[in-house]
Amino acid sequence: MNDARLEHEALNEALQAVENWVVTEDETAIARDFKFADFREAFAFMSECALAAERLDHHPDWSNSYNRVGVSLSTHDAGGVSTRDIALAGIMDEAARRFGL
Ligand SMILES: C[C@H](O)[C@H](O)[C@H]1CNC2=NC(N)=NC(=O)C2=N1
Repeated sequence: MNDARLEHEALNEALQAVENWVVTEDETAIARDFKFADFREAFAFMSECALAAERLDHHPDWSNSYNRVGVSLSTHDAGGVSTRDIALAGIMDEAARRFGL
């Protein structure tokens, strides 16, 4: 998989595949806030995504408060967003859909 930073145009094109994610002002990360029914579901989602992240060797910056999970994805080595972030975002979206989001 290509680790290069996606620049403005390529980034916007790639984001069409993960339309619930927003780009930060400086275009160095993509973010999404997930809201689940309760803490149990939020944490189950995080457990599932943590295993997927390990498999990809690509890890989210995230936080959890009760039923909310805030996620920021970026490729540190590339100094921005790469296709690895888009791929992980897609996997997280798919996991969230299984929780009815
Ligand atoms: C050595 C290892 O592959 C790197 O440190 C990986 C690990 N996980 C990572 N995760 C994320 N989100 N960005 C990275 O640049 C990154 N680098």
